[in-house]
Amino acid sequence: MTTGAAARARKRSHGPRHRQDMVAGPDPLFGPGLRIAHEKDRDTAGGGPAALWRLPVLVGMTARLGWRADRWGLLAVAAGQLASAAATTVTYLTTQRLLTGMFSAGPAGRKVEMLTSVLVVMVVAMMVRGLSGALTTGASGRLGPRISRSAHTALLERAAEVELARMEDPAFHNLLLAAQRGADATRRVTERVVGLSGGLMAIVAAVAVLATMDALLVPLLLLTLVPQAWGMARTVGARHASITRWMELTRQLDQLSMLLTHRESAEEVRVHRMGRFLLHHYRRLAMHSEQEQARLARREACVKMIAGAVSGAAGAYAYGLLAFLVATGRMSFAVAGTAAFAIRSSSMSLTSLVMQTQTIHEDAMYIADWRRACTRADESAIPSPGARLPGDPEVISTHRLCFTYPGARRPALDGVDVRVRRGEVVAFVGENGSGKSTLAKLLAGLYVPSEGAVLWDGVPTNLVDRRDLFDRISLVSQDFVQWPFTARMNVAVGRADRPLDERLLRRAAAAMGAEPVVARLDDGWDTLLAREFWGGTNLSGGQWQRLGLARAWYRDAPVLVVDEPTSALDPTAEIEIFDRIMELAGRGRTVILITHRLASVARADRIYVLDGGVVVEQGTHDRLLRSDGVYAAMYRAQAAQYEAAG
Ligand SMILES: Nc1ncnc2c1ncn2[C@@H]1O[C@H](COP(=O)(O)OP(=O)(O)OP(=O)(O)O)[C@@H](O)[C@H]1O
Repeated sequence: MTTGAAARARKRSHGPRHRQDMVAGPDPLFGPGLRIAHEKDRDTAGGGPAALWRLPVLVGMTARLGWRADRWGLLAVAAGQLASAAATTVTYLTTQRLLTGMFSAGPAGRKVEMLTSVLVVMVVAMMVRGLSGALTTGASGRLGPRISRSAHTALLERAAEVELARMEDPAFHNLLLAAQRGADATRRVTERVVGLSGGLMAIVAAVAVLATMDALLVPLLLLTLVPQAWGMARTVGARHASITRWMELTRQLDQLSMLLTHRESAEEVRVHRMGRFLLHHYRRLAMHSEQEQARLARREACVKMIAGAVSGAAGAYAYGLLAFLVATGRMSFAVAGTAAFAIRSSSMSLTSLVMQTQTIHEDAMYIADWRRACTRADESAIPSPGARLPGDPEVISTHRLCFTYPGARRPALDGVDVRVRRGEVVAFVGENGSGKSTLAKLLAGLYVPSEGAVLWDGVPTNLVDRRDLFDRISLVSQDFVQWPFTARMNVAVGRADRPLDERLLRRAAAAMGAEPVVARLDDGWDTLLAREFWGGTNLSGGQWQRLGLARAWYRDAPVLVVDEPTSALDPTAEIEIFDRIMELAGRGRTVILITHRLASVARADRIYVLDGGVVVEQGTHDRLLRSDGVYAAMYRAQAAQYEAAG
């Protein structure tokens, strides 16, 4: 490849030179550099006239959304627009009649009579235009929010059903962010499409009237339209492509501003003097964004200048031609006057139309992202329906289970075989990163195996109806959610699909030691546990953990998966909670327990010891101690700590 060809190829694949510089090398904070999204599809591909042709498709998409959200509202808007266009056409025609009447020969009485009747028609047409404008405004004010709500709901509904593995994909997160903008944009697009179709109909009316007067006048009008449309298509496509490419940067900037402003990070930001450090990086990343904005602005200015100059020249030519036709007697003054009026007013409509189109086009591209995100979410949705489970599981087992996280180079689990029977407490122990939580999530059907199988009574979890499976699971993960709701809701969300059961709620709280926590809250169960909202408060780590456990208890499912359930509890509470968990197994529940507190594991029916994603030992506590392997070494190390302290 020649040097010139190589440079052109580089420019095509990465954009301008300075943009390449921005992404060179690993980023000190975010590692593998500012990843720019290279993914393009026909909806988001760059600018150019092609962008204009996609516009009707994108507007059609919004109209379909409108039809689903509020068909009567959509019909009212369409009726208002049609009435307005008809009134505009009548205004142009009456203008011509008015001018013809004014400059025609004949008795003054007849002229006044004719002009009066024309004026009456004109006033009626203007009134119809005003009324239909009001109808359109009212109807679109109702339609827009409904469309936006239905777009947001459709997206959120799908996002909540996507496979957990998909949620680990940064490209999907970028798309979700763009899609949320798209869902917001549906409202703006609706309002602007209303304005746009009004302007468009005014132009169509002008074209129709000009065509009836002289076919030569139509190309004159189109001459002023083409350059502006070209300019619009170029700038909008480039802007959207840039925003899409830099979405990762936008998310990183959002992340930094969140770290600077959120309560969770506030302590470390102050004690470790992180404020300046984070701000420095915020400025550094924001500068990339500013450079990109400036580049876009320069490009837009150039395009606007060219489009404005060509459009101005076309307008001058049109008016000049009209003057020439009148002067040479080839066109009457009345026709030329009406034509000038139609060109002038439709050119004004056109200018606002171009501006509307520009913003609609930009928004419509986000709506295309919204559609794409919905499609992607559908593609990676947890499959449903699937094989029904025969009932509450008797045996949950794995067969040569392997699992690799998306994008990871090494498997987190590599050929694992475990078995959990109903009424048993089975514990997973091992070093940090040995694969315990991953195994628990696979048993709970949150991930599907890369190889091998997880079987619930012999049915593989990737074939089972996972909603049916989730219904039978109660999960307390290491990073369980501290819902920013009331204390009551924080427990009741364990069974959000059923009406609140106050008695069960109180039993759950008593079982998991949450009662004294709630008793100390100002408003008891009604206390809001979110410091960031008015009237809210916060709990200690251990208090939160008691509520999280109460939530799992309240869920009342046959399989309980608890991952480090007592890490923040005081020693007395810890013993109490483990007793309760053991009791659950006695009542026919299956308990899968992950903990580093080996004293608590001693009572488990079976212990699996994991190391590097492989089960290296298994058996009861006594048997594992006798075999003097990894477990025995870990247990003795913990016991020695207490003995040394004693
Ligand atoms: N969401 C993820 N994406 C990619 N890799 C992950 C993810 N979660 C865990 N891993 C990796 O998988 C391996 C097993 O992690 P896992 O959380 O199962 O370990 P663990 O035994 O539960 O550790 P700990 O005792 O620290 O809780 C680790 O190497 C970890 O880095």
